[in-house]
Amino acid sequence: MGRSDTTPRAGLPTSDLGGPGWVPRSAGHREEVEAGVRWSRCGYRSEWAPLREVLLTRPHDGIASVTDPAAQLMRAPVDLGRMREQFAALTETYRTLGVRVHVLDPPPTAGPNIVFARDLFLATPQGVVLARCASAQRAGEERHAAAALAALGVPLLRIMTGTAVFEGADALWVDERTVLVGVGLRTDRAGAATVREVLREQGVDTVEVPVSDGAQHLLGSVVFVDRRRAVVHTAALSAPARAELVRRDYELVELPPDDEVVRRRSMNLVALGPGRVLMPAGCPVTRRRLEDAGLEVFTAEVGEYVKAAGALGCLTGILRRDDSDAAAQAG
Ligand SMILES: NC(=[NH2+])NCCC[C@H](N)C(=O)O
Repeated sequence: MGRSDTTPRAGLPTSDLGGPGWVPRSAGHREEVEAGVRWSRCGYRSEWAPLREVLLTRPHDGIASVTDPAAQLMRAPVDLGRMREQFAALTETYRTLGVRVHVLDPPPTAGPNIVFARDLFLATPQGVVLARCASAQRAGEERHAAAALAALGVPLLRIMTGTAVFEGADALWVDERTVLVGVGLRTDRAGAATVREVLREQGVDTVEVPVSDGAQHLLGSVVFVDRRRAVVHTAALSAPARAELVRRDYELVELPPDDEVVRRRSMNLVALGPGRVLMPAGCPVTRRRLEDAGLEVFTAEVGEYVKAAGALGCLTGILRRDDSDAAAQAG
């Protein structure tokens, strides 16, 4: 038998020392994630390209023991049994709509707001930026998201340090090269700066805009539903944020602050693909407005989440969408 060329030979370094048999890692991080081999594919570069993978939190037992909703940033007591039913139904709805659902299964000691997975990370095409939640009530939720994301094989690109705070619902792609970062109660300048660094490494610009007092996050004031089309909470969109949309020729579907928008969180929706949205059920006025604007509307029951002060957009952690260029070509 002849020797294989990895067999050590006198005078030559062995493979572990870079000799015959050593194989250098040739691909870079981005290619490895995009290939989905060493890491799982993740991220998105638009808020409206076809939705492929999401992370939802299974409501845990601890939610039942919330006695003072306001002390947990909630509006009313949550019925855990019903929230679980809504979670199960939503999981099924996403599946029928072609979206793969991954589940974050936190321990009952995690805060109750961990059901709002959107706030816990931003998924970029090279991995996630973990949130660092701004309130004491939500502090540390991001750790459970980190564990779930790591188990999925998604690279954890950045963890906020120091006193920086950032919540995922404050970062939204406004065009192919730019992410708007809402700065306010949930994300501060330091948090925004960390997001900026990560995205800059990927050749993406960020623009900071203030989040007005009437919104928890930027997502509460604007939801992108197609290339150059967004639904806005007229009373809650800050003037600088509006200016960024106008500057880019956005067509805006304006929602006045009626009962559905303010109390039922009717615009807390998720774009399933260009011009297709999944919105909270039981909001006929908003639904009509969206349909009149030419959007295709699906609904899901999320009343228990609304009591916890969020809805579909907040509870859906966006893990992966198709590339928007590919989506544009297909459409
Ligand atoms: N992205 C969102 N708007 N999430 C809703 C979060 C609701 C939660 N009670 C909180 O105040 O943090």
